[in-house]
This record gives sequence, structure tokens and C-alpha cells, in this order.
Amino acid sequence: MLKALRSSSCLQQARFATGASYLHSNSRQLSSPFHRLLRSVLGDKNPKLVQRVFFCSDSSDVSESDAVSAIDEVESKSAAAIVPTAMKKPDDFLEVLALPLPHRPLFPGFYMPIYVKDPKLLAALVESRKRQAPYAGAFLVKDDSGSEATNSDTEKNIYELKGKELLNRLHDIGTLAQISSIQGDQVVLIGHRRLHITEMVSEDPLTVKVDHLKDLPYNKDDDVIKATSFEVITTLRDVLKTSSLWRDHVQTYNQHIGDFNYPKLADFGAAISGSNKLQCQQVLEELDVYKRLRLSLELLKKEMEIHRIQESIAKAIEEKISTEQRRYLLSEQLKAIKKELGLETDDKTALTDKFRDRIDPNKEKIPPHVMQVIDEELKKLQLLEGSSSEFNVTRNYLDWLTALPWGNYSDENFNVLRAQQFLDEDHYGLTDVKERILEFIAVGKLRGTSQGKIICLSGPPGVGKTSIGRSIARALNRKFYRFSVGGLSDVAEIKGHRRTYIGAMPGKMIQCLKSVGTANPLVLIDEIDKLGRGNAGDPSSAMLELLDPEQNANFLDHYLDVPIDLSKVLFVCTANVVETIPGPLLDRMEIIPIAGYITDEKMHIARDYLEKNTRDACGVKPQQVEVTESALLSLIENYCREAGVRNLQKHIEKIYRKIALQLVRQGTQNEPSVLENESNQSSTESTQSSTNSTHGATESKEGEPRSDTTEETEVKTNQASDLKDPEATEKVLVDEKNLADYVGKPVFHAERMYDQTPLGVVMGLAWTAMGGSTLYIETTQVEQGEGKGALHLTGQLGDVMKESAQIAHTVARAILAAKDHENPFFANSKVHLHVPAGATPKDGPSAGCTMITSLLSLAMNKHVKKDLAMTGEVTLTGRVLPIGGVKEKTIAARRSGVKTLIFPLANKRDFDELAPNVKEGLDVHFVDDYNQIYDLAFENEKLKSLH
Ligand SMILES: Nc1ncnc2c1ncn2[C@@H]1O[C@H](COP(=O)(O)OP(=O)(O)OP(=O)(O)O)[C@@H](O)[C@H]1O
Repeated sequence: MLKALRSSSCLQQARFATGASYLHSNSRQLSSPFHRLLRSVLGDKNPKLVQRVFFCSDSSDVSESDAVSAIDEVESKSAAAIVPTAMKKPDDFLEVLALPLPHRPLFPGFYMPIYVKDPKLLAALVESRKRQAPYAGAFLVKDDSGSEATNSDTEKNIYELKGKELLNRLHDIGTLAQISSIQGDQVVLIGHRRLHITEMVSEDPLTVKVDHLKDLPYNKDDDVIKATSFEVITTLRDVLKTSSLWRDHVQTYNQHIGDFNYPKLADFGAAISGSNKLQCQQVLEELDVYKRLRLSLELLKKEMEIHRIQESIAKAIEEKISTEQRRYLLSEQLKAIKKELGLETDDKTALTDKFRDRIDPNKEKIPPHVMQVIDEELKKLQLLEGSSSEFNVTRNYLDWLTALPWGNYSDENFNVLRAQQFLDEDHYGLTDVKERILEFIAVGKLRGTSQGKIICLSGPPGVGKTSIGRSIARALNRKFYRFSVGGLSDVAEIKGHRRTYIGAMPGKMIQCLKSVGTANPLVLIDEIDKLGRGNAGDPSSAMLELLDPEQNANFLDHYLDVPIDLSKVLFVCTANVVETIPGPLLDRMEIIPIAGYITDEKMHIARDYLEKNTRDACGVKPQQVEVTESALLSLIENYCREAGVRNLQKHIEKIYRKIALQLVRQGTQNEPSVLENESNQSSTESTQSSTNSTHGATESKEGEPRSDTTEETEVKTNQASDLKDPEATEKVLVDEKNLADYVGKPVFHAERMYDQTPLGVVMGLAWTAMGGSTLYIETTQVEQGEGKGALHLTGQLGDVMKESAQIAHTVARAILAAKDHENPFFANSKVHLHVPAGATPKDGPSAGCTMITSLLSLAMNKHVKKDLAMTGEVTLTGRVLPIGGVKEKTIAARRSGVKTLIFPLANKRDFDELAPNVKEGLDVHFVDDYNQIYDLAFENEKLKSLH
């Protein structure tokens, strides 16, 4: 085959094939990158790329060997052998097969591979090659207007069309195309000259008659054409500069084309531009060379513009990427430099060093089992990826483990005298409480440790439980930490969360140790009586584990997961009522009750503690204010009657805030105003200047200054400095009369509801979480005559109190029957018993004796003794049983101006323990049978003899 190709006749045919021009390529061209690329493209079957045509340069000085190698090249691409054209010249082809080109027109001198999907057409093409007439007409397919078909759809559809239909879809002007090779359905065409369809010859495959078109004659030396073509070349160069694909090729083109082939130049420009098919078709159809050059130039310019935009987009993106890369590189370099200089180790090492630094000073104090865990965790930290969640968990865990004060104790001070001094400094009275605390410290001194006890301070709000806790910590030289467990229902608050949970935290106790920094603080657990009941887990059991000296040496927090010794921690709890403290906890506690204060104590506390502290806090000096005794007394009796002193403290603060404002106002009034200042200044200046001039005059006259003027100025200055001194302001006096200006109208008016109790009314004593209080039992007859013997109860009484009323009714009937058997009161009347205030719920058995007395008073029509109050549970047989809250009740009775008190005999011991100032001035009787009360309440003569 090759032999045949190399024969001169074959070469001749090759020359014929190019028609007006030669199919030419020299050896350099064929080995150029462009050719190599084309080869790969042809093999790739990539229609889109390949349709960007291959230009075959035209030159007359072509050597034979060059031509042969060109044909070789084409030949080697084709499995089906190329049969070079032999017999016919292109001019002879006036009837050709019409090949539809779906994407771009074929320009003369360019290769174009196409895929022929129509088997009949393909067969006809193969046949025509066999007949040594390898030419066909290649015509661009018109756009199917109205349809939204894509390129591939157009390609598919076009091969389904036949005859006239297909003809109508083709542009009239196309290219005579030499069939260079056929491989499968891929046909490589080489464009030769422009054709124009004149009529259809046969339908399937479509064969048409054509005219061969020639370029219109033009003047090669025409300046405009020359200039345009130069511009085309310049633009081409620019375009090609940007694309290495075409660069080599255009060099060859320049070498071989010379300046007389303007039509080819125009075709080349259009062919390599990325313009759309219709624009290219326009160039193809243009036979006027100048116009064609213009069109081509337009397309190239557009191409150039597109390229410029593309370049700017690429540049912008590149810039962005490179700044990021630069940043990254620089930061990496910085890290490396820092590491090299030893300025910074990597994160993990820094962390490990931090943790090691924390534990190193007291390494030997850390228990071995904890040290082991710390070491393991530190190793684990090194292995974990810095960004993993596990890393964070381990880091936090280590943070807690290393931050705890392992074996770090503050030196405990068991100096009893010092402790006494501190307690007295902070609190007035509370002698028994202080005594108990000192006893506790003394035991600690003898044992060498104060551990093993839980103190619980119980009492109404504001009696100083928390502040006593703080004083104990100060006395013992322990760090103080307070947390409230009121309403706490989550065990995790005490025992911590397991580390597996997100946001897991250790419990309050571990947080406490971390924050105080010593392993033996005093921890005040507030509101232990209000400990909630948990849904998951029981907080009281967790509290027990925490507080119990037997267990807390190995307290296990869920988060920490290593046993921690809390046995050196001193726990002090506070509660308002002891009854609601969970049994097992109560069992381990040493209860120190604080009952509340009587007026006298409150006066001292107010004067020596609260007033002093508040005065300092408000920045008022003692000499600036005077709060009289009567004002304080009125404040205590008419505004703050509760057991504690918190409310009293609030009122004193209120008074002092008002005083502060008053003082500041006074000060500002006395000071000259800004405006006055300014005018004073200018007047002083003018006076001075006039004085000076006078001076000058006098001096010149008499030789010495006038002393009277100087004195005047001095007096003025003194006055001004006096005004600015706050001490110079008027002293504020707060007494009983103007007290209401500071704290508003009194809350409590009458000390007691009844001055002299009416028939059927007796004062009882009650005890609540807020302290003791007095209350009245009132009875009245509802119906007379028709004896029903019934009892009607009101006043929000609880079950126990209702039963106690029933008992009282029965006992009262029995006593009345015994004392005055002719009195038919109970038999004939329905009695109503009420306990004010009606809105407050009340319960308990201790009003039993008061109820009986009240019923008897009504029945016998006798008033009870004046200023008498009583308390005690009574059985059906009239025995009087002990009650609780003796101190609170005594204090409440005193507050209400009670003179005579009746307590159950069994409570005598409690009463005897009370401080003398509480007992002072009270006539107290202890009874164990109701008859004794009867005597005390009703029979004055007997009362005297008994006393
Ligand atoms: N005997 C006292 N001497 C001096 N100040 C006292 C005395 N009792 C209480 N106080 C003061 O009264 C204020 C309230 O006391 P604290 O907060 O300790 O009351 P509490 O009993 O803990 O109340 P709660 O049960 O509501 O917590 C504190 O400022 C405290 O200093």
C-alpha cells in the first residue's frame, strides 16, 4: 500500500486533490506539538475538540518527499486505507453527496472529523472512495428554529431526515470536502473550495448538484485589504499567544502563506475563533475578500475579548489561592522558627507541661492511685488527635485532676480564746450557740482534728446561721465555701456527671475544692431541710455519702472517677426546721438551734453590728448621724417583729441610704453652684485687680500695703473651705417621730389584738419555721336553748389541731361538770371555735390547753387572767404533755407583752436553759394537769397563794 502511495501518480493525485492549493505539510510541521495533539484528538473521538479544524498550509515550493510524508501521516491514522484521489479533478465534481455538518462549517484547507450515523450515507461514502471519487459536499445544518433541541439532539435528528426535508435544513453554501479517511463511522474531511447547491439529484442518500464558487477578484495591493489583513494577523498573534495549541501552527502559516493569500487568512481567523456556527457560516458565504477579512477580524477581536475576561477571572482566583497559600506557608514557617528557637513547643507538649507544672510542687502528696490516673491520661493526651472530641474530654479531665488541692491543708487554729473573740466580734448574744462551737473547737484541739462531726445550725431565717458558719471558718483558719441545696433534685449536682456526657462537670464538692484551693475548707451547706426529691437518684443518699464521716474519706465523684478524701472537710449545714431533714442525715448531725432574738437582743444587734456595718457601707460618718434608742425600738417593735434580724438590717440600710442622700443634698446646697462660682470668680478677679491698683496707689503713697483688705480675703476663703467639708453639714437625727419619713408607715400597729381578752378568748403560743408567735383561740356560742352540744371549727386547722379541739371540748365538758355541775352550757349550746388569722394554715396539738380554757371561759362567763398565755397538749383525762419550741414561744410571748406564761411541766428543763435575759420579768408556771391551769387562769385568789 505504501509503495502505491509513494508512486508519483499518487503524488500527482494528492496535488489534484488540493485543487487550487496543495495538500502540504513538511516534516517539521508533522512533528510539531500541534500535530501530535491532533493525532491524539483524532484517536480520542472527541468531536468537540476535533471540530476546531486542522489547517493545511498551502505552498508551491513543496518537495515531493514532504508531500509523501504528509500522506503517510494521514494514512497512518486510518485503519481503512486511504485511497488517494486519482482520476477526477475537484472541478469535475458537480454532483456530490451532501454531508450534513451539525456543529461548524468546514473551511477550505482544514481537516474536520465527523461521525456519520446514517448507514446508507456511510456506505455511499465508502463506495465513492472505492470509485476513486472521494469527494462530497459538506453543508452546515441550519438551526431548527422553534425547537429547544441540544447539539446532540440536532445530530441525531438530522440523520433521520431524508431528501427534500434534509435539503431544507442545510445551508446552500458549503465546502467541497475530500474524504481523507473512514474509520468506523468516523470520517475525516479536508475542506477544498466553496460550493453552492443548485438542485437535488437523489433523495437517499441526498445527492445534490453544485456550483463551484470562486472568490471575487480583489486587488492584492489594496492598502485597505493589506491593513485589514495585518490587523487580522496581529490579532491572530495575540490570540495565539494565549494558546499554545495554535502557536506553532501560526508560525508555519506565516512562513508559507506569504502576504498574497488574504482569503485563506480570513478563513483561518474564522476557523480558529471560538465563534458560533452561524458567524462562521457568514464568513464561509462571503466571497468578497475584504468583507470576509473584516468579518474574520470581528470574530477574532471577540475571541480576544473573551480571552481577556477569562484571564482576569483566572488571575483573580489565582491571587486568592496564592494569598491563602502564602499565609499558610508563612504561618508554618513561623511555627518552625519558633520551635527552632525554643520559643514555643507544640500544643500538646505545652499542655502536658502545664499539667506537670501544676502537680510537680506537691507530687508526693498526691495519692498513688490518682498519680497513676494522671500519668495514664497524660500519655493518652499525646496519642490523641488535637481536634478530636476525645482530646478535649481528656484535656478537661486532666485540668480538673491537676487543679485539685491534693494534700494541701490550711493550718487549723484551735485557739479557743481567739475563736471566742472572732465569734463575739461577728455576733451579739447567741451565748449557748457560741458555747457549743467553742466546745467543738476544744474537742478538736484535744483530738488534734475537728473532723468527724457535722454541725447543723437550725432556726428561723435571718438569725445568723450563715454568718456564724463564716465566723467558725475564720476562727478555725479554714477556707469558707457555701452552697445551697434548697430544691436540689439532681444527684449529678452533688456527685457530678459521668465524663461520657457532653458538657459533663464534677459535682459541687469538687468544684468547691478547686475554688478554695485547700483540702480542709469549711463547707456550709445551706437549706439542707429543703433538699429536693430527685427523679433519677436520691439526693439525700448522695448527701449522706458526702457528709458521713464514715464514708467521705473515699468520696467518689462520677466525673473525677477517683476516690477523694473529704474527711478533713468540716461540714456545717443550716436548716429552718429540723423535722424535714432526711432521717439518716439528721442522725449524723449535731443540731445547734438558734431560736431568734428578743427585742433587747435586737436592739444590741442593731446598734452594735447592723448600724455600724451599714454606716460604713454607706460612707456616713458617726458624727453625721444619730438614730435614737426610741427610733430603733419603734423600728423593731412596729416594723420588724420576726425572729431574725435580716428585715431589721434591710430597714436600717434603708434609713442610711436616705441619710446619705440627705447629707449629699445638704452639702450641695451649701456649696456655691457652678453659675455662682463663675460669677464669684469674675467678681473676685475684678476686686483683685482693683485692690491691686489701689495697693499700687497706696504703696506709692504710703510705702506699705493695706492690711484690712488682706484680712477680708482670708475670712472669705475660710468660709468656702468650711462649706466643702462634709463634717460641717448638719447632723441628721432619726427619732421615733420622723422614723416614718425613712421607712414608711409602721407595718404592725397594735402589739396585741386584745388588750383585755373578751369572754371565750385566750392567748396561745405557736411555733413555726419563721420563729415563735402568739395566737388567740376564740370561742363563741352559736345557738342557745336547743342543746346540741356540737362544736364548729374554723381557721384553716389541720387534722391534728381539729382532733385536739374535739378533745378540748370533751375535757372542758368534764371539767365544767366537775366544777359547776349545774351549768348546762355545753349540753345546750352549739359552740364555734375559731383561730385567727383565718388565712394562715395551722396545725399541731400544743393549743389543747388554750382551747379548753377558752371553752371554759365562755361556758362559765369568766374572763381569763390579764396578760396570760399558755401552751401544752392535753389528753382526754386532762394531763398536760410537753411541746416544742420553748425558746421561740417565750420570745414571742415577751414580744407580745405577756406577763404570765404556762408551760407543761416536762418543758421546765428547756425553759431553765434559756438565757436570763429571755426569762427576765416573766411569771412562768409549769403544769402537768389541766386543773392547775384552771386555777391559774380563773381563780385569782388561788393564783396568788400558788405563786
Ligand atoms: N447575733 C447576731 N449578731 C450580729 N449580726 C447578726 C446576728 N444574727 C444575725 N446577724 C446578721 O443578720 C444577717 C442575716 O444573717 P444570716 O444570713 O446569717 O441569716 P440565716 O440565718 O443564715 O438566714 P437564712 O436561713 O435565711 O439563710 C447577717 O448580716 C448577719 O450578720
